[in-house]
Amino acid sequence: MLTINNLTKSFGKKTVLKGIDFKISEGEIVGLVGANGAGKTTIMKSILGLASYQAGEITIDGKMVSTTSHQALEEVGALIEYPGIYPFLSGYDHLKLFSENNTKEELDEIVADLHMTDYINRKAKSYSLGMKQKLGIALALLNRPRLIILDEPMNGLDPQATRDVRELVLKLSKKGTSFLISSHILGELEKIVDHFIILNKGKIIQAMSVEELNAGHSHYVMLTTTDNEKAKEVLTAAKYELQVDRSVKIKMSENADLANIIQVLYDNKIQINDVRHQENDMEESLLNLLDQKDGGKA
Ligand SMILES: Nc1ncnc2c1ncn2[C@@H]1O[C@H](COP(=O)(O)OP(=O)(O)OP(=O)(O)O)[C@@H](O)[C@H]1O
Repeated sequence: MLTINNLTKSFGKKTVLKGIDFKISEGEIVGLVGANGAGKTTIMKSILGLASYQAGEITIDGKMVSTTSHQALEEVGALIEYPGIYPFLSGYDHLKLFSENNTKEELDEIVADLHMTDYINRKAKSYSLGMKQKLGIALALLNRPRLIILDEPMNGLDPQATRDVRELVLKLSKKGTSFLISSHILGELEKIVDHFIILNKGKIIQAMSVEELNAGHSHYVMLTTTDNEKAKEVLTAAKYELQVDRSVKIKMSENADLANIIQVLYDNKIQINDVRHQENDMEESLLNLLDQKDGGKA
């Protein structure tokens, strides 16, 4: 569907995209994740022919896209930065204005899926930030696009609206629509994307599936004992990896099993009062990854 090869872009002397390569196939949901300024919006604008680039190639279904070549974009929907909204038109007027080939039923389905029915006929000047954002997403879905590009779509959305957007994305992807969705919050995309592209300072530092990212998770056991300080000493002496914590927090690995830990404590006459397990989350995995790739300066 979409192929990006060696995309390179500079603003003056500053190179903000450094040889970006990735592909999105039909029905695939790809998450573009990176800190502020990593280059997410610039990639999306380049795909949409809104930003020029110095080197590389972007093709949609084999057709080139650039600031002067737009034909391939006929089947692409997008929400980039803030949605362009006319205050004196209703939400529904916007949908009718930008729709070229949707039936009334299709428009009503988008409105219902995004739970916009209550206010879709009100003038947009009365909309909250989240309502405008949802209208922007609805506009990106018009004309049955085969690829939809959403830049930080969850910005300003409450938990229910975030869920509505997620469900809608999944529903459309099952019908074959491809998605490129950016976020600076990994967890926001975790529930829907097939692949993550992790961007740092204009470079892809990792491209992987959700399962691969999950595999980088760590598992900790947290013990409360009759003497935590002594427990920390004896476990450190026994070569367990401890984290700084009020409780005795042990990083579990292949050679750290709970039975051995209990034995070490028992031999030292320390009793366990409480045991808890903790997984680190995806955000932490990502930060670990950035640390490894960038010497901690990400
Ligand atoms: N018009 C511009 N002129 C000069 N530099 C720009 C311009 N637009 C973006 N940049 C720079 O390009 C880099 C990438 O910006 P971009 O907006 O793509 O990042 P982003 O990952 O989308 O960040 P955010 O999460 O903050 O939106 C940043 O260093 C930014 O300062």
